[in-house]
Amino acid sequence: MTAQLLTGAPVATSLSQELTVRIERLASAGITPQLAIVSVGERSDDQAYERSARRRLEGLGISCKSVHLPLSSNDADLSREVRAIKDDPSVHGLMVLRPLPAHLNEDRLGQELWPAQDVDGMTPASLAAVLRADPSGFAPCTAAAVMEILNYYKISLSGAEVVVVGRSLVIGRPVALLLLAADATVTICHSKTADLDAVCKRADIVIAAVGKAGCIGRKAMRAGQVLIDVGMNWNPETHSFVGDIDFEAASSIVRAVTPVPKGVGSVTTAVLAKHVVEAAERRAAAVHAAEHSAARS
Ligand SMILES: Nc1nc(=O)c2c([nH]1)NC[C@@H]1CN(c3ccc(C(=O)N[C@@H](CCC(=O)O)C(=O)O)cc3)C=[N+]21
Repeated sequence: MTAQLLTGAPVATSLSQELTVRIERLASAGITPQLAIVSVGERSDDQAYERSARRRLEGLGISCKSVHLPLSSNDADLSREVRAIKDDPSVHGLMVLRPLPAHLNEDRLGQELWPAQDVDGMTPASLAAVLRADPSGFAPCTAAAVMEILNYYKISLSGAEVVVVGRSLVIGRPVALLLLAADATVTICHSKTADLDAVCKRADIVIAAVGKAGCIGRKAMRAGQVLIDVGMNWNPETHSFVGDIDFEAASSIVRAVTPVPKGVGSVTTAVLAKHVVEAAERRAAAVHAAEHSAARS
């Protein structure tokens, strides 16, 4: 192992420390931040995320409530559940685990959420904010987590060649826009990319968000690179998650790599906590402003 291991724990700890102060301030105003997690069906990566998110948030004093729907639910069932939660004033953040089963309309559901509660960047308003590089909208947590890791380990982005592999709305596209806003030169690759290995090999930084175990292999690597692995692929034989990057190859070739687990995933939950706290603070500030203007009139 010659590559530096970019573990998530110190990044998450640093984020959590900043949050502790803010959560205490909310508590003294009588506010407990709360996240509602909505899930449909039984995906192993959803379950892993829900478990670690709950552990992280509750450890910080953020409450979590879960609403789980069976795989047989239809759009109307989901919509009804979401409507009941989003108008609950004690809920500051609302996250729907994705991807939803193929028979459900994720796009339309995104349009039903309140952008102010949209802590995982699912609404058109949040995505438009990411596109405009406007910090008032929440980016999807995993995309923001990648940026937190690069920032914490002081990997410079200005002018760097960054290749993003994957173009999903949860990670590939938004992370490409966040990297662009940080002045990187960004290439987005996908299943139709002609020579993925060659494109990855010329990058200074590769962000792998494909969802296929080990699909970024040694032919895609060279000395000096930084590799960020967003993949969470369940291996039913070993009962564990593996990333998109061939970790073994990366360890002996590149400059630095994130492990799976204990890499991006552990930072994602800390970013989620940050977004929920932010949503609670903004709500408190809006309520405060409304009370003041009522008192003046
Ligand atoms: N709307 C939405 N946003 C997501 O970001 C999202 C999603 N839906 N659906 C599911 C996937 C998966 N995902 C994980 C994030 C962190 C861990 C995590 O904390 N993993 C720990 C270990 C977990 C374990 O081994 O049990 C780690 O990497 O160290 C896991 C999974 C987010 N996803």
